[in-house]
Amino acid sequence: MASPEREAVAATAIVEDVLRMHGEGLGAGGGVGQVLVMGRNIDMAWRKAEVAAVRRNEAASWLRRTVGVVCAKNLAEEPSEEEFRVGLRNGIILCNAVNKIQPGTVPKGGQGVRVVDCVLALKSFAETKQLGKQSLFKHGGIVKPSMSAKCSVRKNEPFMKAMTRSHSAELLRDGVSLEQTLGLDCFLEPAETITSDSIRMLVQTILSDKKPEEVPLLVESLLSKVIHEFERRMANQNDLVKYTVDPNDSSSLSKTESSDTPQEMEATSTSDHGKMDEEDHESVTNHVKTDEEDNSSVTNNEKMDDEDHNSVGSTGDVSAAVLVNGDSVAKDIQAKADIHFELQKKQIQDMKSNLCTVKSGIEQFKLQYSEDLAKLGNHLRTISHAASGYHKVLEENRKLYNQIQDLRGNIRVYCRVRPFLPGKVSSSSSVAGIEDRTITLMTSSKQGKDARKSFTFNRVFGPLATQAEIFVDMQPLVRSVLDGYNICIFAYGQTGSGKTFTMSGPKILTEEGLGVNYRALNDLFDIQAQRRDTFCYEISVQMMEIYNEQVRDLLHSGPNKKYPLLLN
Ligand SMILES: Nc1ncnc2c1ncn2[C@@H]1O[C@H](COP(=O)(O)OP(=O)(O)OP(=O)(O)O)[C@@H](O)[C@H]1O
Repeated sequence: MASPEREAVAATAIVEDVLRMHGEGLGAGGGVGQVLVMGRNIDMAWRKAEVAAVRRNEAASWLRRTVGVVCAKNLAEEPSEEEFRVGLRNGIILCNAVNKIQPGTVPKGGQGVRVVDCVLALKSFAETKQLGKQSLFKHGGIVKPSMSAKCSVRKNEPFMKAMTRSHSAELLRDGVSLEQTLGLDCFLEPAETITSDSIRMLVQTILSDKKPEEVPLLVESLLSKVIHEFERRMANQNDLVKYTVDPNDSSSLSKTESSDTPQEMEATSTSDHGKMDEEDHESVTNHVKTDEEDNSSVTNNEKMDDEDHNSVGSTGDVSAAVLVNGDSVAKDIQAKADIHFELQKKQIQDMKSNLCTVKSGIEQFKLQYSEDLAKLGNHLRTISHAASGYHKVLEENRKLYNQIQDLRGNIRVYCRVRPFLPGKVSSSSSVAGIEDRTITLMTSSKQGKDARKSFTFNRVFGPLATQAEIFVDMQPLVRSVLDGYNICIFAYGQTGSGKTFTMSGPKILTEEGLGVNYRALNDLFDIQAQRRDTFCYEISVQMMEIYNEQVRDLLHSGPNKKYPLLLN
């Protein structure tokens, strides 16, 4: 919140601006004093208007309830100052209210004297009840600190004087304060409840009864500027308060704001008012007295303002009270800022302690991590050792496997007898008998022992042997290829004996009909896939045909490519 000095400087700038516009410059020193008073007065006036509105609404509500809605149709539930005044002006509502309380107090009939009748009735009623003015007008504000009246008069100078001049003396005689007349009060409210509407309402109220010529252009413009500046400052202040008070700390918020409640403010204000009641009342009277003498009250007010500024709390001066209130609000904000600062300090300390905890946690975690890492390394070494042992065992197995293949023979010769082709007579077969490893052939042209001859092979396959049975004996050799052994499988025999059938398969290929070539390649690809995590194999295929002493590349895509057959 801006300090009073800063407010004064800002307000000075406004006034000087206005005066410059109107070609009426003020002296630097005088300007500052005047603006300071004006700023305080606006602040106070705005507070008064706020409280006055609440009180007015309460009064209107009570009147409406007392006289009934029909009778109170001209009085809104929350009337403006003007509406309130107009609504009660003819006195009908007031008279009805008095009669409701004490039937027959106000005689019916008559138009122009109802307000007077009502007042007189109240007077009579009060005297009858033998109650003092103060208790009777408990809510009427008569015995409210007359400081308010003083405040109102001084605040709205110079046009305020004109307004109060014609009424004040009479009203004071009747026990009605100036503040009641104007609907103003000097209760101080917390900054949070301040609204710019109150100021507008106040200004409108003050100016509503005035003729245009009574309101100097200078004052009008000055007020407009001051209101604008005030609104801007209030917006800044509200932002600052929002920022200062931690919204998450409801306890501190409620705690710091508790003293700002309207009730407590009113209580405080009332207490202060009580202290100054007598002085204020006297001050109002004096002020009214001096009204006639001091038409140019600005000078007088400046003097008083200087005095007020120097004697806050000792003379009961309203401007000083406003200044004190400004300081109080500033102190409140400062207190909130201090609380907020302390909270943040505590939070930082908490965060520091949390940081220490996290740091120690991280250190512990690091230690644990390195221990786990060491354990993992040991496990890995064990596994690696086992793996190397496994590889050794694997290598040994491979060697043993290939040794078995060697023992079975590096060169193996198999005999396969194809079945008779369709249309051929099976009785003409020369095969006399087939055993596991022996085949016996019979030659019809020879007699005796010479007619039968037996041949021994690694194995003999009869006409019913399938392609799969043929490959079972070749498969171990194919696997030796992947262990680095060179192998060769070929078919030999006369034309039409079934070499192509055995190595490749029939013309129309089926899965069962696949020959040794296809099955060997499939086996190689399967083993390659099985060992892909351990070994990387490169497989390439060539397919050559040797026919009529010509070598042909069967996989060449172009025209038949022939190679010469070279014999070393
Ligand atoms: N085990 C078998 N089962 C059924 N049919 C067979 C068998 N072996 C060969 N044949 C058939 O015999 C015929 C001749 O076989 P294949 O062509 O394989 O002989 P080949 O030895 O390759 O002849 P060439 O040397 O003239 O090329 C084919 O029709 C083939 O389908």
